[in-house]
Amino acid sequence: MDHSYKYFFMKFVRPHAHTLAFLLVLEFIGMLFTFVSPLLAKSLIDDVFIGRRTELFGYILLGTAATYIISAVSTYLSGYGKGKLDLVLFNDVTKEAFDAVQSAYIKKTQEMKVGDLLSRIVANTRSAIIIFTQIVPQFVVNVARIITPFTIMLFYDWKLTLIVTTPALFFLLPMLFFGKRLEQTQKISLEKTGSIYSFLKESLTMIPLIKVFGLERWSRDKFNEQMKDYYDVSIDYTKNNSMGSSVNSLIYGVPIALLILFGGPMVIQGSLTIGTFTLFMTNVALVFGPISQFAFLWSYYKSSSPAFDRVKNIFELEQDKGGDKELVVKEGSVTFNDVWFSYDNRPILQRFNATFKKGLNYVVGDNGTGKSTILKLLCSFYPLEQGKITIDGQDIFEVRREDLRKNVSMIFSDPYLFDGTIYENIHIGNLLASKEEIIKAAKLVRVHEFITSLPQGYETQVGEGGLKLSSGEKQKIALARAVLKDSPIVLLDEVTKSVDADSRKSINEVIKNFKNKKTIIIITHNPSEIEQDSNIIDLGQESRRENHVHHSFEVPLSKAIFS
Ligand SMILES: Nc1ncnc2c1ncn2[C@@H]1O[C@H](COP(=O)(O)OP(=O)(O)OP(=O)(O)O)[C@@H](O)[C@H]1O
Repeated sequence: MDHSYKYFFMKFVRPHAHTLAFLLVLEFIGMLFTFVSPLLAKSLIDDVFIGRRTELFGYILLGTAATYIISAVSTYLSGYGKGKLDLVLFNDVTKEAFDAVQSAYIKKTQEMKVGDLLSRIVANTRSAIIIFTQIVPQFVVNVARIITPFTIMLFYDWKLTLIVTTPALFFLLPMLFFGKRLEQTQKISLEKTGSIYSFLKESLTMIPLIKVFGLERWSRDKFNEQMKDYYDVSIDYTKNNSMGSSVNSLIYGVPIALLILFGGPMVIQGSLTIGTFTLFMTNVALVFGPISQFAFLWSYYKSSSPAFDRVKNIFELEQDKGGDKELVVKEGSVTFNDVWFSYDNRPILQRFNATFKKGLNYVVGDNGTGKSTILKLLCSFYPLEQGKITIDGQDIFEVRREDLRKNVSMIFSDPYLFDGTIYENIHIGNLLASKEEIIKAAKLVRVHEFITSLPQGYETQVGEGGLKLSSGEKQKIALARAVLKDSPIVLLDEVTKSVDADSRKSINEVIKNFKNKKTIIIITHNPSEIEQDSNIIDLGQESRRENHVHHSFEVPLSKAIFS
Protein backbone atom coordinates (compact mmCIF):
# COMPACT_ATOMS: atom_id res chain seq x y z
CA MET A 1 0.00 0.00 0.00
CA ASP A 2 2.72 2.46 0.90
CA HIS A 3 3.94 2.18 -2.63
CA SER A 4 0.46 2.84 -4.10
CA TYR A 5 -0.02 5.71 -1.70
CA LYS A 6 3.26 7.34 -2.76
CA TYR A 7 2.46 6.71 -6.41
CA PHE A 8 -0.88 8.50 -6.05
CA PHE A 9 0.62 11.36 -4.16
CA MET A 10 3.36 12.03 -6.72
CA LYS A 11 1.08 11.58 -9.73
CA PHE A 12 -2.09 13.37 -8.67
CA VAL A 13 -1.79 15.21 -5.37
CA ARG A 14 1.58 16.89 -5.75
CA PRO A 15 0.39 19.33 -8.43
CA HIS A 16 -2.19 20.54 -5.87
CA ALA A 17 0.27 20.66 -2.96
CA HIS A 18 -0.24 24.42 -2.53
CA THR A 19 -4.02 23.93 -2.11
CA LEU A 20 -3.40 21.16 0.38
CA ALA A 21 -0.96 23.39 2.32
CA PHE A 22 -3.56 26.21 2.35
CA LEU A 23 -6.16 23.78 3.70
CA LEU A 24 -3.80 22.68 6.43
CA VAL A 25 -3.21 26.30 7.45
CA LEU A 26 -6.97 26.83 7.63
CA GLU A 27 -7.37 23.70 9.72
CA PHE A 28 -4.65 24.97 12.05
CA ILE A 29 -6.38 28.34 12.42
CA GLY A 30 -9.68 26.62 13.17
CA MET A 31 -7.94 24.30 15.60
CA LEU A 32 -6.05 27.06 17.46
CA PHE A 33 -9.26 28.89 18.14
CA THR A 34 -10.81 25.82 19.77
CA PHE A 35 -8.21 26.25 22.53
CA VAL A 36 -8.96 29.90 23.08
CA SER A 37 -12.44 29.38 24.51
CA PRO A 38 -11.32 27.02 27.36
CA LEU A 39 -8.65 29.59 28.28
CA LEU A 40 -11.27 32.34 28.26
CA ALA A 41 -13.57 30.12 30.36
CA LYS A 42 -10.78 29.58 32.89
CA SER A 43 -10.19 33.34 33.11
CA LEU A 44 -13.94 33.93 33.51
CA ILE A 45 -14.11 31.54 36.47
CA ASP A 46 -10.80 32.34 38.21
CA ASP A 47 -10.37 36.05 37.40
CA VAL A 48 -13.90 37.39 37.00
CA PHE A 49 -16.16 35.16 39.15
CA ILE A 50 -13.66 34.31 41.93
CA GLY A 51 -11.04 37.10 41.61
CA ARG A 52 -13.77 39.78 40.99
CA ARG A 53 -11.83 41.49 38.14
CA THR A 54 -15.07 42.61 36.45
CA GLU A 55 -13.26 44.90 33.98
CA LEU A 56 -12.21 41.69 32.08
CA PHE A 57 -15.81 40.57 31.51
CA GLY A 58 -16.32 42.60 28.31
CA TYR A 59 -13.01 41.41 26.79
CA ILE A 60 -13.85 37.78 27.52
CA LEU A 61 -17.29 38.18 25.94
CA LEU A 62 -15.80 39.87 22.88
CA GLY A 63 -13.01 37.27 22.64
CA THR A 64 -15.52 34.43 22.81
CA ALA A 65 -17.66 35.94 20.04
CA ALA A 66 -14.58 36.62 17.83
CA THR A 67 -13.33 33.06 18.38
CA TYR A 68 -16.55 31.54 17.07
CA ILE A 69 -16.77 33.93 14.11
CA ILE A 70 -13.17 33.23 13.00
CA SER A 71 -13.56 29.50 13.44
CA ALA A 72 -16.86 29.61 11.45
CA VAL A 73 -15.14 31.41 8.56
CA SER A 74 -12.16 29.03 8.53
CA THR A 75 -14.51 26.03 8.76
CA TYR A 76 -16.37 27.28 5.68
CA LEU A 77 -13.19 27.94 3.69
CA SER A 78 -11.61 24.63 4.60
CA GLY A 79 -14.85 22.66 3.96
CA TYR A 80 -15.26 24.29 0.55
CA GLY A 81 -11.55 23.91 -0.27
CA LYS A 82 -11.53 20.23 0.67
CA GLY A 83 -14.70 19.55 -1.31
CA LYS A 84 -13.27 21.32 -4.35
CA LEU A 85 -9.92 19.52 -4.14
CA ASP A 86 -11.84 16.27 -3.79
CA LEU A 87 -13.71 16.95 -7.03
CA VAL A 88 -10.59 18.10 -8.89
CA LEU A 89 -8.67 14.98 -7.88
CA PHE A 90 -11.63 12.74 -8.73
CA ASN A 91 -11.74 14.36 -12.14
CA ASP A 92 -7.99 13.94 -12.70
CA VAL A 93 -7.82 10.32 -11.54
CA THR A 94 -10.92 9.10 -13.37
CA LYS A 95 -9.88 10.84 -16.61
CA GLU A 96 -6.45 9.29 -16.45
CA ALA A 97 -7.87 5.87 -15.51
CA PHE A 98 -10.27 6.12 -18.45
CA ASP A 99 -7.36 6.94 -20.78
CA ALA A 100 -5.31 4.07 -19.36
CA VAL A 101 -8.16 1.63 -20.01
CA GLN A 102 -8.70 2.96 -23.51
CA SER A 103 -5.08 2.68 -24.54
CA ALA A 104 -4.41 -0.66 -22.84
CA TYR A 105 -4.34 -3.90 -24.78
CA ILE A 106 -7.90 -5.21 -24.93
CA LYS A 107 -6.67 -8.53 -23.61
CA LYS A 108 -5.74 -6.86 -20.31
CA THR A 109 -8.99 -4.94 -19.85
CA GLN A 110 -10.98 -8.07 -20.66
CA GLU A 111 -9.23 -9.83 -17.79
CA MET A 112 -10.57 -7.18 -15.38
CA LYS A 113 -14.19 -7.22 -16.68
CA VAL A 114 -16.26 -4.12 -17.39
CA GLY A 115 -18.22 -4.04 -14.12
CA ASP A 116 -15.09 -4.44 -12.04
CA LEU A 117 -13.38 -1.67 -14.01
CA LEU A 118 -16.36 0.56 -13.31
CA SER A 119 -16.17 -0.05 -9.58
CA ARG A 120 -12.42 0.63 -9.63
CA ILE A 121 -12.70 3.86 -11.62
CA VAL A 122 -15.65 5.33 -9.74
CA ALA A 123 -16.10 3.88 -6.26
CA ASN A 124 -12.51 2.92 -5.41
CA THR A 125 -11.13 6.22 -6.73
CA ARG A 126 -13.49 8.06 -4.39
CA SER A 127 -12.29 6.18 -1.30
CA ALA A 128 -8.65 6.61 -2.32
CA ILE A 129 -8.96 10.38 -2.79
CA ILE A 130 -10.57 10.91 0.62
CA ILE A 131 -7.26 9.83 2.14
CA PHE A 132 -5.59 12.96 0.77
CA THR A 133 -8.40 15.46 1.06
CA GLN A 134 -9.81 14.42 4.44
CA ILE A 135 -7.76 11.88 6.30
CA VAL A 136 -4.19 13.18 5.89
CA PRO A 137 -5.09 16.82 6.76
CA GLN A 138 -6.97 15.62 9.82
CA PHE A 139 -4.07 13.39 10.76
CA VAL A 140 -1.62 16.29 10.65
CA VAL A 141 -3.93 18.71 12.41
CA ASN A 142 -4.70 16.12 15.06
CA VAL A 143 -1.04 16.01 16.02
CA ALA A 144 -1.17 19.76 16.71
CA ARG A 145 -4.55 19.36 18.41
CA ILE A 146 -2.94 16.95 20.84
CA ILE A 147 0.26 18.93 21.41
CA THR A 148 -1.44 22.27 22.16
CA PRO A 149 -3.76 21.27 25.03
CA PHE A 150 -1.09 18.89 26.30
CA THR A 151 1.38 21.83 26.56
CA ILE A 152 -1.25 24.02 28.22
CA MET A 153 -1.88 21.30 30.84
CA LEU A 154 1.88 20.79 31.35
CA PHE A 155 2.19 24.50 31.98
CA TYR A 156 -0.39 24.36 34.79
CA ASP A 157 0.48 21.01 36.44
CA TRP A 158 2.95 18.64 34.75
CA LYS A 159 2.48 15.75 37.19
CA LEU A 160 -1.29 15.64 36.87
CA THR A 161 -0.85 16.01 33.09
CA LEU A 162 1.31 12.90 32.86
CA ILE A 163 -1.04 10.93 35.11
CA VAL A 164 -4.09 11.63 32.99
CA THR A 165 -2.45 11.36 29.55
CA THR A 166 -0.40 8.16 30.00
CA PRO A 167 -3.44 5.97 29.17
CA ALA A 168 -3.22 7.48 25.68
CA LEU A 169 -0.66 4.78 24.92
CA PHE A 170 -3.40 2.18 25.18
CA PHE A 171 -4.97 3.62 22.10
CA LEU A 172 -2.12 2.37 19.98
CA LEU A 173 -3.03 -1.26 20.58
CA PRO A 174 -6.57 -1.37 19.15
CA MET A 175 -5.42 0.95 16.36
CA LEU A 176 -2.80 -1.54 15.20
CA PHE A 177 -4.88 -4.66 15.73
CA PHE A 178 -8.13 -3.50 14.12
CA GLY A 179 -6.33 -1.55 11.37
CA LYS A 180 -4.77 -4.74 9.99
CA ARG A 181 -8.04 -6.67 10.17
CA LEU A 182 -9.95 -3.86 8.49
CA GLU A 183 -7.46 -3.77 5.64
CA GLN A 184 -7.91 -7.51 5.03
CA THR A 185 -11.72 -7.50 5.18
CA GLN A 186 -12.00 -4.34 3.08
CA LYS A 187 -9.81 -5.88 0.35
CA ILE A 188 -12.24 -8.80 -0.01
CA SER A 189 -15.24 -6.49 0.30
CA LEU A 190 -14.02 -4.30 -2.60
CA GLU A 191 -13.40 -7.37 -4.75
CA LYS A 192 -16.95 -8.54 -4.03
CA THR A 193 -18.30 -5.10 -4.92
CA GLY A 194 -16.43 -5.36 -8.23
CA SER A 195 -18.07 -8.75 -8.89
CA ILE A 196 -21.51 -7.30 -8.11
CA TYR A 197 -20.94 -4.49 -10.63
CA SER A 198 -19.83 -7.07 -13.23
CA PHE A 199 -22.80 -9.30 -12.53
CA LEU A 200 -25.25 -6.39 -12.71
CA LYS A 201 -23.73 -5.05 -15.91
CA GLU A 202 -23.95 -8.46 -17.57
CA SER A 203 -27.43 -9.29 -16.28
CA LEU A 204 -28.87 -5.93 -17.28
CA THR A 205 -27.63 -6.34 -20.84
CA MET A 206 -28.95 -9.92 -20.88
CA ILE A 207 -32.52 -9.12 -19.83
CA PRO A 208 -34.04 -10.25 -23.17
CA LEU A 209 -32.21 -13.60 -22.90
CA ILE A 210 -33.28 -14.00 -19.27
CA LYS A 211 -36.91 -13.35 -20.22
CA VAL A 212 -36.91 -15.63 -23.26
CA PHE A 213 -35.50 -18.56 -21.28
CA GLY A 214 -37.54 -17.74 -18.17
CA LEU A 215 -34.36 -17.41 -16.15
CA GLU A 216 -35.58 -14.73 -13.73
CA ARG A 217 -35.41 -17.03 -10.72
CA TRP A 218 -32.04 -18.48 -11.71
CA SER A 219 -30.67 -14.98 -12.25
CA ARG A 220 -32.12 -13.73 -8.93
CA ASP A 221 -30.58 -16.70 -7.08
CA LYS A 222 -27.19 -15.90 -8.61
CA PHE A 223 -27.54 -12.27 -7.59
CA ASN A 224 -28.62 -13.27 -4.07
CA GLU A 225 -25.52 -15.44 -3.84
CA GLN A 226 -23.33 -12.49 -4.81
CA MET A 227 -25.08 -10.25 -2.28
CA LYS A 228 -24.75 -12.87 0.44
CA ASP A 229 -21.00 -13.10 -0.14
CA TYR A 230 -20.79 -9.31 -0.01
CA TYR A 231 -22.89 -9.22 3.15
CA ASP A 232 -20.74 -11.86 4.89
CA VAL A 233 -17.53 -9.98 4.17
CA SER A 234 -18.95 -6.56 4.91
CA ILE A 235 -20.53 -7.61 8.19
CA ASP A 236 -17.10 -8.81 9.24
CA TYR A 237 -15.70 -5.39 8.34
CA THR A 238 -18.51 -3.65 10.25
CA LYS A 239 -17.90 -5.88 13.28
CA ASN A 240 -14.18 -5.05 13.33
CA ASN A 241 -14.88 -1.37 12.83
CA SER A 242 -17.42 -1.24 15.66
CA MET A 243 -15.14 -3.23 17.97
CA GLY A 244 -12.35 -0.74 17.29
CA SER A 245 -14.64 2.22 18.08
CA SER A 246 -16.00 0.52 21.17
CA VAL A 247 -12.53 -0.17 22.62
CA ASN A 248 -11.67 3.44 21.88
CA SER A 249 -14.58 4.91 23.74
CA LEU A 250 -13.78 2.66 26.70
CA ILE A 251 -10.24 3.97 26.91
CA TYR A 252 -11.53 7.50 26.37
CA GLY A 253 -13.15 7.34 29.83
CA VAL A 254 -9.92 6.33 31.61
CA PRO A 255 -8.19 9.77 31.67
CA ILE A 256 -11.40 11.42 32.90
CA ALA A 257 -11.61 8.91 35.74
CA LEU A 258 -7.92 9.49 36.53
CA LEU A 259 -8.44 13.26 36.57
CA ILE A 260 -11.32 12.93 39.01
CA LEU A 261 -9.35 10.42 41.10
CA PHE A 262 -6.17 12.50 41.38
CA GLY A 263 -7.29 16.07 40.56
CA GLY A 264 -10.48 15.97 42.72
CA PRO A 265 -8.62 15.62 46.07
CA MET A 266 -6.17 18.36 44.95
CA VAL A 267 -9.07 20.79 44.48
CA ILE A 268 -10.53 19.77 47.85
CA GLN A 269 -7.14 20.32 49.52
CA GLY A 270 -6.76 23.68 47.72
CA SER A 271 -3.57 22.79 45.77
CA LEU A 272 -5.49 23.09 42.45
CA THR A 273 -7.94 25.88 41.56
CA ILE A 274 -11.45 25.05 40.33
CA GLY A 275 -10.64 26.94 37.11
CA THR A 276 -7.51 24.82 36.48
CA PHE A 277 -9.48 21.62 37.23
CA THR A 278 -12.13 22.75 34.71
CA LEU A 279 -9.35 23.61 32.23
CA PHE A 280 -7.95 20.10 32.71
CA MET A 281 -11.40 18.59 32.24
CA THR A 282 -11.77 20.43 28.90
CA ASN A 283 -8.19 19.81 27.80
CA VAL A 284 -8.31 16.10 28.57
CA ALA A 285 -11.26 15.95 26.19
CA LEU A 286 -9.30 18.05 23.70
CA VAL A 287 -6.29 15.69 23.89
CA PHE A 288 -8.23 12.44 23.82
CA GLY A 289 -10.74 13.55 21.19
CA PRO A 290 -8.01 13.66 18.50
CA ILE A 291 -6.32 10.54 19.88
CA SER A 292 -9.53 8.59 19.59
CA GLN A 293 -10.00 10.12 16.15
CA PHE A 294 -6.54 8.80 15.28
CA ALA A 295 -7.91 5.32 15.72
CA PHE A 296 -10.72 6.12 13.31
CA LEU A 297 -8.34 7.80 10.82
CA TRP A 298 -5.93 4.91 11.03
CA SER A 299 -8.66 2.36 10.42
CA TYR A 300 -9.91 4.40 7.46
CA TYR A 301 -6.38 4.67 6.11
CA LYS A 302 -5.87 0.92 6.43
CA SER A 303 -9.26 0.04 4.97
CA SER A 304 -8.73 2.34 1.99
CA SER A 305 -5.41 0.80 1.05
CA PRO A 306 -6.99 -1.97 -1.09
CA ALA A 307 -8.84 0.79 -2.99
CA PHE A 308 -5.48 2.42 -3.81
CA ASP A 309 -4.14 -0.88 -5.08
CA ARG A 310 -7.22 -1.53 -7.20
CA VAL A 311 -7.09 1.87 -8.88
CA LYS A 312 -3.33 1.66 -9.33
CA ASN A 313 -3.76 -1.69 -11.13
CA ILE A 314 -5.56 0.24 -13.86
CA PHE A 315 -2.55 2.47 -14.41
CA GLU A 316 -0.38 -0.63 -14.56
CA LEU A 317 -2.36 -2.22 -17.41
CA GLU A 318 -0.04 -3.05 -20.27
CA GLN A 319 -0.37 -0.12 -22.64
CA ASP A 320 -0.57 -0.39 -26.39
CA LYS A 321 1.70 2.57 -26.90
CA GLY A 322 3.00 1.63 -30.31
CA GLY A 323 6.20 3.21 -31.52
CA ASP A 324 7.17 6.65 -32.67
CA LYS A 325 7.69 5.87 -36.36
CA GLU A 326 5.43 7.36 -38.97
CA LEU A 327 3.34 4.84 -40.91
CA VAL A 328 3.40 5.53 -44.63
CA VAL A 329 0.93 3.41 -46.59
CA LYS A 330 1.51 3.28 -50.33
CA GLU A 331 0.75 -0.25 -51.53
CA GLY A 332 -1.31 -1.27 -48.51
CA SER A 333 0.41 -4.65 -48.38
CA VAL A 334 -0.16 -6.43 -45.05
CA THR A 335 2.10 -9.30 -44.02
CA PHE A 336 1.88 -11.72 -41.10
CA ASN A 337 5.37 -13.04 -40.67
CA ASP A 338 5.87 -16.10 -38.44
CA VAL A 339 3.16 -14.95 -36.01
CA TRP A 340 2.50 -16.84 -32.78
CA PHE A 341 -0.46 -16.00 -30.59
CA SER A 342 -2.34 -17.63 -27.69
CA TYR A 343 -5.31 -16.72 -25.53
CA ASP A 344 -4.64 -17.71 -21.92
CA ASN A 345 -1.92 -20.16 -22.94
CA ARG A 346 -4.20 -21.72 -25.56
CA PRO A 347 -2.37 -21.52 -28.90
CA ILE A 348 -4.45 -20.01 -31.70
CA LEU A 349 -1.78 -19.11 -34.25
CA GLN A 350 1.57 -20.79 -34.56
CA ARG A 351 4.12 -19.77 -37.16
CA PHE A 352 1.34 -18.07 -39.12
CA ASN A 353 2.37 -16.49 -42.43
CA ALA A 354 0.10 -14.65 -44.82
CA THR A 355 0.14 -11.70 -47.17
CA PHE A 356 -2.81 -9.47 -47.99
CA LYS A 357 -2.41 -7.16 -50.98
CA LYS A 358 -4.41 -4.26 -52.38
CA GLY A 359 -7.74 -5.65 -53.59
CA LEU A 360 -10.03 -8.27 -52.12
CA ASN A 361 -8.61 -10.77 -49.64
CA TYR A 362 -10.80 -13.40 -48.03
CA VAL A 363 -10.17 -15.26 -44.79
CA VAL A 364 -12.14 -18.49 -44.58
CA GLY A 365 -12.17 -21.43 -42.21
CA ASP A 366 -14.21 -23.19 -39.55
CA ASN A 367 -15.59 -21.52 -36.46
CA GLY A 368 -12.93 -20.85 -33.88
CA THR A 369 -9.95 -21.21 -36.22
CA GLY A 370 -8.77 -17.67 -35.51
CA LYS A 371 -10.16 -15.56 -38.37
CA SER A 372 -11.37 -12.67 -36.19
CA THR A 373 -8.22 -12.96 -34.12
CA ILE A 374 -6.13 -12.21 -37.20
CA LEU A 375 -8.05 -8.97 -37.81
CA LYS A 376 -7.83 -8.01 -34.13
CA LEU A 377 -4.07 -8.59 -34.16
CA LEU A 378 -3.79 -6.31 -37.17
CA CYS A 379 -5.58 -3.65 -35.10
CA SER A 380 -3.00 -4.29 -32.30
CA PHE A 381 -5.71 -5.29 -29.82
CA TYR A 382 -3.37 -7.92 -28.41
CA PRO A 383 0.43 -8.11 -28.22
CA LEU A 384 2.02 -10.92 -30.26
CA GLU A 385 3.95 -13.72 -28.65
CA GLN A 386 6.35 -13.88 -31.55
CA GLY A 387 6.61 -12.72 -35.12
CA LYS A 388 5.76 -9.55 -36.95
CA ILE A 389 2.82 -7.92 -38.66
CA THR A 390 3.83 -5.34 -41.22
CA ILE A 391 2.08 -2.81 -43.43
CA ASP A 392 4.23 -2.02 -46.45
CA GLY A 393 7.18 -3.46 -44.55
CA GLN A 394 6.62 -1.34 -41.41
CA ASP A 395 6.08 -3.24 -38.15
CA ILE A 396 2.65 -2.22 -36.77
CA PHE A 397 4.01 -2.32 -33.20
CA GLU A 398 6.69 0.22 -34.06
CA VAL A 399 4.53 2.84 -35.70
CA ARG A 400 2.54 5.60 -34.03
CA ARG A 401 -0.84 4.40 -32.81
CA GLU A 402 -2.72 7.33 -34.37
CA ASP A 403 -1.17 6.45 -37.76
CA LEU A 404 -2.25 2.82 -37.45
CA ARG A 405 -5.80 3.81 -36.43
CA LYS A 406 -6.03 6.29 -39.31
CA ASN A 407 -4.99 3.70 -41.88
CA VAL A 408 -6.88 0.64 -40.67
CA SER A 409 -10.68 0.39 -40.22
CA MET A 410 -12.46 -2.62 -38.86
CA ILE A 411 -16.12 -3.44 -38.98
CA PHE A 412 -17.15 -6.09 -36.53
CA SER A 413 -19.70 -8.83 -37.07
CA ASP A 414 -21.73 -7.27 -34.23
CA PRO A 415 -21.37 -3.59 -35.03
CA TYR A 416 -20.76 -1.10 -32.24
CA LEU A 417 -23.17 1.82 -32.10
CA PHE A 418 -23.16 4.24 -29.20
CA ASP A 419 -26.17 5.92 -27.64
CA GLY A 420 -26.53 8.98 -29.87
CA THR A 421 -28.05 9.97 -33.20
CA ILE A 422 -27.54 8.13 -36.50
CA TYR A 423 -25.71 11.24 -37.72
CA GLU A 424 -23.24 11.13 -34.80
CA ASN A 425 -22.70 7.40 -35.24
CA ILE A 426 -21.60 7.89 -38.84
CA HIS A 427 -19.76 11.13 -38.12
CA ILE A 428 -17.28 9.48 -35.71
CA GLY A 429 -15.74 7.80 -38.78
CA ASN A 430 -14.29 11.20 -39.64
CA LEU A 431 -14.99 14.06 -37.29
CA LEU A 432 -13.88 16.56 -39.93
CA ALA A 433 -16.43 15.35 -42.50
CA SER A 434 -19.24 17.63 -43.65
CA LYS A 435 -22.93 16.78 -43.63
CA GLU A 436 -22.84 16.21 -47.40
CA GLU A 437 -20.01 13.68 -47.00
CA ILE A 438 -21.96 11.86 -44.30
CA ILE A 439 -25.03 11.63 -46.52
CA LYS A 440 -22.85 10.51 -49.44
CA ALA A 441 -21.40 7.68 -47.32
CA ALA A 442 -24.90 6.64 -46.23
CA LYS A 443 -26.05 6.63 -49.84
CA LEU A 444 -23.10 4.49 -50.89
CA VAL A 445 -24.04 1.71 -48.47
CA ARG A 446 -27.75 2.11 -49.34
CA VAL A 447 -28.92 3.20 -45.91
CA HIS A 448 -29.81 6.82 -46.74
CA GLU A 449 -33.35 5.99 -47.84
CA PHE A 450 -34.04 4.11 -44.65
CA ILE A 451 -32.66 6.97 -42.54
CA THR A 452 -34.71 9.64 -44.28
CA SER A 453 -37.86 7.52 -43.92
CA LEU A 454 -37.57 7.83 -40.12
CA PRO A 455 -39.53 10.73 -38.52
CA GLN A 456 -36.32 12.23 -37.08
CA GLY A 457 -34.11 11.26 -40.06
CA TYR A 458 -30.39 11.52 -39.29
CA GLU A 459 -31.26 12.92 -35.84
CA THR A 460 -32.92 9.64 -34.77
CA GLN A 461 -31.56 8.37 -31.47
CA VAL A 462 -30.31 4.79 -31.91
CA GLY A 463 -30.55 3.84 -28.20
CA GLU A 464 -27.93 2.10 -26.09
CA GLY A 465 -25.77 -0.04 -28.39
CA GLY A 466 -28.15 0.80 -31.25
CA LEU A 467 -30.97 -1.24 -29.70
CA LYS A 468 -33.66 0.71 -31.60
CA LEU A 469 -32.32 -0.49 -34.95
CA SER A 470 -32.33 -3.88 -36.67
CA SER A 471 -29.05 -5.81 -37.02
CA GLY A 472 -28.86 -5.07 -40.74
CA GLU A 473 -29.53 -1.34 -40.21
CA LYS A 474 -26.85 -1.20 -37.56
CA GLN A 475 -24.40 -2.94 -39.85
CA LYS A 476 -25.06 -0.52 -42.70
CA ILE A 477 -24.54 2.48 -40.41
CA ALA A 478 -21.24 0.94 -39.27
CA LEU A 479 -20.30 0.50 -42.94
CA ALA A 480 -21.18 4.11 -43.74
CA ARG A 481 -18.91 5.12 -40.85
CA ALA A 482 -16.04 3.11 -42.36
CA VAL A 483 -16.70 4.51 -45.84
CA LEU A 484 -16.47 8.00 -44.31
CA LYS A 485 -13.18 7.12 -42.64
CA ASP A 486 -11.80 6.13 -46.04
CA SER A 487 -8.72 4.31 -44.73
CA PRO A 488 -6.50 2.37 -47.16
CA ILE A 489 -6.90 -0.90 -45.20
CA VAL A 490 -10.40 -2.14 -44.37
CA LEU A 491 -11.17 -5.22 -42.28
CA LEU A 492 -14.64 -6.70 -42.53
CA ASP A 493 -15.66 -9.42 -40.10
CA GLU A 494 -18.73 -11.16 -41.54
CA VAL A 495 -20.40 -7.84 -42.19
CA THR A 496 -23.12 -9.17 -44.43
CA LYS A 497 -24.27 -11.92 -42.11
CA SER A 498 -27.35 -9.97 -40.89
CA VAL A 499 -28.33 -8.08 -44.00
CA ASP A 500 -31.00 -9.05 -46.52
CA ALA A 501 -30.16 -10.37 -49.99
CA ASP A 502 -30.60 -7.00 -51.73
CA SER A 503 -28.51 -5.16 -49.18
CA ARG A 504 -25.86 -7.89 -49.28
CA LYS A 505 -25.64 -7.45 -53.01
CA SER A 506 -25.35 -3.68 -52.73
CA ILE A 507 -22.80 -3.86 -49.90
CA ASN A 508 -20.70 -6.33 -51.89
CA GLU A 509 -20.87 -3.93 -54.81
CA VAL A 510 -19.65 -1.08 -52.59
CA ILE A 511 -16.82 -3.26 -51.35
CA LYS A 512 -15.86 -4.28 -54.88
CA ASN A 513 -15.83 -0.65 -55.97
CA PHE A 514 -13.02 -0.05 -53.52
CA LYS A 515 -10.95 -3.03 -54.58
CA ASN A 516 -8.56 -1.04 -56.76
CA LYS A 517 -7.93 1.53 -54.05
CA LYS A 518 -7.84 -0.37 -50.80
CA THR A 519 -6.61 -3.53 -49.14
CA ILE A 520 -9.82 -5.19 -48.05
CA ILE A 521 -9.71 -8.24 -45.82
CA ILE A 522 -13.03 -10.00 -45.54
CA ILE A 523 -13.99 -12.81 -43.21
CA THR A 524 -16.82 -14.81 -44.65
CA HIS A 525 -18.54 -18.15 -44.26
CA ASN A 526 -20.40 -17.60 -47.51
CA PRO A 527 -18.43 -18.95 -50.53
CA SER A 528 -20.84 -17.32 -52.98
CA GLU A 529 -19.62 -13.90 -51.84
CA ILE A 530 -16.03 -14.62 -52.82
CA GLU A 531 -14.91 -12.76 -55.92
CA GLN A 532 -12.99 -14.49 -58.69
CA ASP A 533 -9.20 -14.11 -58.61
CA SER A 534 -9.09 -12.90 -55.03
CA ASN A 535 -6.49 -13.82 -52.47
CA ILE A 536 -7.89 -16.44 -50.09
CA ILE A 537 -6.39 -17.41 -46.76
CA ASP A 538 -7.88 -20.64 -45.51
CA LEU A 539 -7.51 -21.30 -41.82
CA GLY A 540 -8.93 -24.75 -42.37
CA GLN A 541 -10.67 -26.82 -39.76
CA GLU A 542 -10.85 -26.45 -36.01
CA SER A 543 -9.38 -29.96 -35.61
CA ARG A 544 -6.23 -28.83 -37.39
CA ARG A 545 -5.82 -25.99 -34.93
CA GLU A 546 -6.21 -28.33 -31.99
CA ASN A 547 -3.44 -30.47 -33.43
CA HIS A 548 -1.25 -27.37 -33.43
CA VAL A 549 -0.83 -27.38 -37.17
CA HIS A 550 0.29 -23.92 -38.18
CA HIS A 551 -1.99 -21.88 -40.34
CA SER A 552 -0.51 -20.68 -43.54
CA PHE A 553 -2.71 -21.64 -46.39
CA GLU A 554 -3.14 -19.53 -49.45
CA VAL A 555 -5.35 -21.68 -51.64
CA PRO A 556 -6.82 -21.50 -55.14
CA LEU A 557 -10.29 -20.05 -55.21
CA SER A 558 -12.00 -23.21 -56.42
CA LYS A 559 -10.55 -25.21 -53.56
CA ALA A 560 -11.47 -22.66 -50.96
CA ILE A 561 -15.06 -22.56 -52.12
CA PHE A 562 -15.79 -26.16 -52.80
CA SER A 563 -13.59 -28.22 -50.50
N1 LIG B 1 -10.78 -12.95 -25.70
C1 LIG B 1 -10.59 -14.28 -25.81
N2 LIG B 1 -10.08 -14.96 -24.78
C2 LIG B 1 -9.86 -16.29 -24.86
N3 LIG B 1 -10.14 -17.03 -25.96
C3 LIG B 1 -10.65 -16.41 -27.03
C4 LIG B 1 -10.90 -15.00 -27.02
N4 LIG B 1 -11.41 -14.65 -28.21
C5 LIG B 1 -11.45 -15.78 -28.96
N5 LIG B 1 -11.00 -16.83 -28.25
C6 LIG B 1 -10.86 -18.20 -28.75
O1 LIG B 1 -9.95 -18.18 -29.84
C7 LIG B 1 -10.38 -19.01 -30.89
C8 LIG B 1 -10.41 -18.21 -32.18
O2 LIG B 1 -11.40 -17.22 -32.05
P1 LIG B 1 -11.85 -16.31 -33.28
O3 LIG B 1 -12.93 -15.43 -32.82
O4 LIG B 1 -10.65 -15.71 -33.87
O5 LIG B 1 -12.39 -17.43 -34.28
P2 LIG B 1 -13.11 -17.28 -35.69
O6 LIG B 1 -12.35 -18.12 -36.65
O7 LIG B 1 -13.29 -15.85 -36.04
O8 LIG B 1 -14.50 -17.95 -35.36
P3 LIG B 1 -15.97 -17.69 -35.97
O9 LIG B 1 -15.97 -18.23 -37.36
O10 LIG B 1 -16.82 -18.52 -35.08
O11 LIG B 1 -16.25 -16.23 -35.89
C9 LIG B 1 -11.72 -19.55 -30.48
O12 LIG B 1 -11.54 -20.89 -30.10
C10 LIG B 1 -12.16 -18.73 -29.30
O13 LIG B 1 -12.79 -19.53 -28.35
